[in-house]
Amino acid sequence: MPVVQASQTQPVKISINLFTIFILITCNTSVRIPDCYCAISDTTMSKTIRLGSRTSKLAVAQAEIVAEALKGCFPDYNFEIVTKATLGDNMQDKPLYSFGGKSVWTSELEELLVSTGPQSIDMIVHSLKDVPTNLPNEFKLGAMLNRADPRDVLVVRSDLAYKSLAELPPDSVVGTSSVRRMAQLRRRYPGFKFKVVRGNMNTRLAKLEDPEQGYTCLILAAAGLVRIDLGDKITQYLSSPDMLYAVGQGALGVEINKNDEFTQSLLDKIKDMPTTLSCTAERSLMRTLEGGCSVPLGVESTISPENVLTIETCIISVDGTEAAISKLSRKVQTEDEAESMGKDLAQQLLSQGAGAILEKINYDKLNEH
Ligand SMILES: NCc1[nH]cc(CCC(=O)O)c1CC(=O)O
Repeated sequence: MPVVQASQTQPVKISINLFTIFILITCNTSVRIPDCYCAISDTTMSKTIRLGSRTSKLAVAQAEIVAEALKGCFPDYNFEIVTKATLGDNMQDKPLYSFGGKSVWTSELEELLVSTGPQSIDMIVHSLKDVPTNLPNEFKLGAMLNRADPRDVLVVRSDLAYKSLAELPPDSVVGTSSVRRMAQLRRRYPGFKFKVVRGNMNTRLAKLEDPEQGYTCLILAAAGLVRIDLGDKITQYLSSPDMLYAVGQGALGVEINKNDEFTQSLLDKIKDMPTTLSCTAERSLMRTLEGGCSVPLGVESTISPENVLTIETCIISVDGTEAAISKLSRKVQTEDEAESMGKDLAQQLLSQGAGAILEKINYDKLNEH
């Protein structure tokens, strides 16, 4: 589907056939629509809602998921995707931790959210993982939805036959820029070497395949690969105890102006409750531990049909030698209860020694710059 760049103003409309709308109405929690139902229609005079997105293929795919879900619930409105690059997209040669936890994926799009000009947008679709736990005061998360497989995956260079982390030679070169991923791998595979790799998914995969770069494998998010139809690159799905994923990984987060009740009322129809409860608890856990600095926190969450939420969490020292690990299971019915569960789990993790590990990480960060 064509997409409008923030500097242009050609509208893109999504129309969805009646069969799809029927499916959406009959299964009121499911909002996934195959791409083939998405088409461009001629202009109409009805109200247009504008969704902001970063420019990458993954970001646009995610914005389309939200636009199509909204179109399914509100067929009389037009939905248009507006793209804009962010600092994180433009500064691809630096590892992300060198930005000091700033909102590298959100600020430029937030400017469009407050703008009243022709470029203005009504909402921003993010990978929830990239949304800071504390948003600027004038914005809020209007919805969390569509958590796909949240796990990290191993992608081995295609000319190598290794099928799992355990099969990799001890001195393999792992491409990742994530402290969370590095620390967890060092703990269980102390011989691995690490090399920073930045850029969008396609760029990273191209670097992996270039022998000059010397990577054996990458660690990436399953959801990102699957959403851009590169799921066939996955060598192994990772899980506890090898690798816990990032807070919010695999889910979408939609940011809006705090006072925008109209857009909120649209999003209330498509938000996903199990995703909202799990990710609210995960984000509350992270917010409690952060104190202004980003933390390399791993989580693994499941939520039962009866809303029993179980979260395992870990924080590992950067060298992989120290670990604080904790797990909590509790029935949660509301977002407030999920918030409290996250706070309680943070206290539990601190009592397992997370405080000392975090202090060391923050001390090292200060001395790096
Ligand atoms: N940090 C970048 C980023 N932000 C969201 C995703 C993938 C999609 C997701 O995790 O929801 C990725 C790539 C990755 O971590 O491999």
